Order: sequence, then C-alpha cells, then structure tokens
Amino acid sequence: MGRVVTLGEIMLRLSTEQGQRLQDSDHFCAHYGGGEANVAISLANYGHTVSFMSKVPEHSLGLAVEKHLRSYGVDTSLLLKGGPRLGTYYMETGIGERAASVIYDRAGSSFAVMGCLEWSLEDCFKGVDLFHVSGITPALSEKWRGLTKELMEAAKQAGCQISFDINYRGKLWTQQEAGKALEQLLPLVDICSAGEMDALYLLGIAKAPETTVNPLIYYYEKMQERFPNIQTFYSTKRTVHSASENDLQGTLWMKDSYFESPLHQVTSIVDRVGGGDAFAGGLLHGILEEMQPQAIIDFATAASALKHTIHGDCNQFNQAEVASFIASGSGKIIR
Ligand SMILES: O=C(O)C(=O)C[C@H](O)[C@H](O)CO
Repeated sequence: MGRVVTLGEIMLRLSTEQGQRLQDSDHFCAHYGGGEANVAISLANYGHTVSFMSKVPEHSLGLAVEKHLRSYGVDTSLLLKGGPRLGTYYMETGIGERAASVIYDRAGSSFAVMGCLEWSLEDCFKGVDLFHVSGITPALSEKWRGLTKELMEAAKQAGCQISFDINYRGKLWTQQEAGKALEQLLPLVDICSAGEMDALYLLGIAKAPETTVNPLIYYYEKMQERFPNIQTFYSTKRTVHSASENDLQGTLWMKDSYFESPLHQVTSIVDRVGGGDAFAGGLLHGILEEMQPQAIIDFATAASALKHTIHGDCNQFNQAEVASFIASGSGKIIR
C-alpha cells in the first residue's frame, strides 16, 4: 500500500431533491466534496495511507469537513484551520433529459484566499509515494497558480510521483489561462488525466487527421511528445444518453501502449458528480499496487461506474467490492 498526499479545496454541496428547481427548494441535501478530497477518500477506502492538504474555517463547518474525511480514514493533520469561510456549491439535480447544473459560491473561501504555503513542506512529503493535484486548484487564483507549482516542485524533490488531473472548470478560468498554467505545471507531472478536449482546447494540439483510426491514441502521443516526463495518461469516454443513463469507458496510455476498459452502460444514475474522481482514485490505486495496465483501467472504470450509484461526491467502495463487481460482471458491460 502507498503513502499519498492530495491537495485541494473541499466544499459544502447543497443539492436539490430530484424533480426540484433550485429557486423553489425549501430544503437541500448536504454533502462535502472536492475533486482531490474525493480522490483521497477513494485511495483511503482501498487501504492506502492518505493525507488531505487544505484549509477550512475554524467553526462547525470546518469541523464537519474534518469529520467527513476522518470517517473514511483520511488523515487530516495537513488540514489547516482558519480563514473566512468554507466554499459552497449548489446543485440542481438532473433527471431524464435535464442535466444537473451547478452554481459555485466559493469566492473568498479559506483555501482560495491563501497567499502563502502554511505547511512545513519537508514534513508534508517525507516518505510519500504520490502527490495528487488537479487543475481546480490553480484555477482558484493567480496566487494558487504559483503555490501549486511550488508544492509540486517540493513533492518532486522529496521523491514523490506527481499525479495531475486537468479537471478543467470553465466557471473558474478561461481556456487561455488554463493553457498558460498547464505549460508551467505539466513538465513536473508523471501521471496525467487528460483527454481529447484538453489536448485540443487547452494544450493547442492540432486536430487529428480525418484518417486517424483512434484519435485518442494520436492525442496521447502528441501530449507525450510535448511533455515526455508524463509516462501515463488516462481519461474516460462518456456518451450521455440522459441524466440517468451514460455509457462509460476508461482509456489509458501507459508504457507507450493504449488500453481501454469494457464499455459500462450505466443506468439509473443516482449521482454522477465525483465519477471522474472515483476513476482517478481507482487508476492511482492500480499504479500504486503495480497492477498490469489492463487490470488498472478495468478497475478504475468499474470504480467510477459504482460511484454513479451513490449520493454525494465520493466513492464509498473498497477494493474487494470493486473487484467483486468486476468479477460478477454485474451492471451492463459490453465486452
Ligand atoms: O467542481 C469542483 O471544483 C469540485 O471540486 C466539486 C466536485 O467535488 C468535483 O467537481 C467532482 O469532481
């Protein structure tokens, strides 16, 4: 089992009941979530030793976040307390033809307004195998662009592998801002979640020629040419039939070869937020456990499919449960 640190913002999510509009709701379901916190929880579920680096206010909501993380076995010794507020987001839950929609209320949060690194970096990364970050953090402020890079450099110097999920959030920054930041950050990365849209719109890679048999392989190769330090790329291919029915397939570029999982026909989706984080968590688990590439992508995709059956942002299945879901062939899998 590995030792992992993830960094990012965690928020209170308030979501409507299915069939309700946000403006008409008189009650909400409360969950806590954030891309990198969700990955931390997945990895802790699989038995890794995981710490989550963030900052939350010193009041009941900060305490609730701490309890949430600890309930999944995530170490909170790097969770700083203080600052003005906890970021929040509202979700109008989707159903059928109507997709879910999100409103962020996170400006000025304790994490977003951090102006310097308040951790002792030597202690953070000593003995740590993997440091996981996502593009959500540098999107929060100009300051965080620099701080993210400093943290990645410190982790790298301490011998950690660096995992980065591009996780582009158009509500937080423009494609130009993201592209510029990625040029700075990706040279430090070993494992990267990036797909066709990221290659085209953030990294400025030209569209694959019409004759390309598998454009994704083309984009993975082009991204690796640009950032040869990145040995592993991964992403999901999702076909959305409705808010409650998606086809999901995981893809992986590793050891200069392409792997893809069986196609999962995910129906009766309860909550797809965090599906990508469950996928990343499964992928990183496979890498930490030195599984074969095909087994890694199968595990990660199955973990993501399972997450879609659970309310809230985080994956709540352990290693044995994901493995038995794969073994039973349950769910609709097309091979
Ligand atoms: O959108 C964000 O910034 C979040 O971190 C909220 C969710 O937890 C995240 O989108 C799930 O990937």
